[in-house]
Amino acid sequence: MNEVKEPREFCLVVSCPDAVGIVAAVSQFVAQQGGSLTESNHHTDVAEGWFYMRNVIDANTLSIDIDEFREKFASLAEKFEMNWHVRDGHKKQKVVLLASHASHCLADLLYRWHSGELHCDIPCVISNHENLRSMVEWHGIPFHYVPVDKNNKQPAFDKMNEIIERHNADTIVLARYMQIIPPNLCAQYAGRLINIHHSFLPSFIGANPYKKAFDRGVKLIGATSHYVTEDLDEGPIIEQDVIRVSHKCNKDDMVRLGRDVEKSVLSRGVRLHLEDRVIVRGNKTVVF
Ligand SMILES: Nc1nc2c(c(=O)[nH]1)N[C@@H](CN(C=O)c1ccc(C(=O)N[C@@H](CCC(=O)O)C(=O)O)cc1)CN2
Repeated sequence: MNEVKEPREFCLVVSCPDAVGIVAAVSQFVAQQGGSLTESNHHTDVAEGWFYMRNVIDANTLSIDIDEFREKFASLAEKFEMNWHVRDGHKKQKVVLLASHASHCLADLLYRWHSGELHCDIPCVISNHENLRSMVEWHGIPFHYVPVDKNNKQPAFDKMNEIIERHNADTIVLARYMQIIPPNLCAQYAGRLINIHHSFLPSFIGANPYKKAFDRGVKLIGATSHYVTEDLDEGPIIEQDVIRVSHKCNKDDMVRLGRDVEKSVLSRGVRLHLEDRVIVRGNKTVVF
């Protein structure tokens, strides 16, 4: 009797100069390895002459493992000058969470992880405040308190980097972490640092966006998840959403209403990233 195999998927992500025949060549390569494509998306930015593709392959139909896949695909990738990677969807990414004082985004991510909704491992949480320790440790996750001396910040970020490296983190999520990440860490973790900004960017960059929104008299407030770069709150956008407000809302009402949008936008952004649905080029993204 045929053994029942655990479902497993490989996700192949490609970005390269546009050319005729890329879709056919990649599809033929997968077929030649016996592979079945279960999801296939591509986009051509005609103005930029740039091609983006995301293919999900039923790994159980392939005649090769992921290392052999990478080895065999490399020559095709070179021919089309591809930026590419292939990831085993079964392998959980290690996601380190950074938090400060606000709990809502961290609590939401911990709930989604604990319930199994978020397919990842959380090796630890790092915070510059102690107040969230009990919530984190209730989930059985190590909590590292790393205070930041505003007059000498680098030692704290060196310590954070040591913790992140020690846990071999794939992704780092700023769950309302309220410190500006120094340029060296932005470069080291480019494309792997995700932040939630509590405004509908590009409006209200920086600190206190809800006060700025209230003072401006906006009718919509929002949140934006984006990759962290040296340019504050100007990194490639992953996900956004808004909620309506009115003249009846004071600043605290906006903060309260904004929390739900922040939680939703951050968790959706993290999920898109974990599923390799986000391809970055320059300061923009294609999200499949
Ligand atoms: N290099 C980057 N670091 C951070 C980014 C980013 O895009 N690039 N996003 C911010 C998030 N953020 C708003 O969402 C934000 C957080 C903190 C500040 C700020 O001015 N912080 C002060 C300290 C405040 C305090 O001690 O409470 C500071 O760092 O001096 C602005 C914007 C996260 N980091």
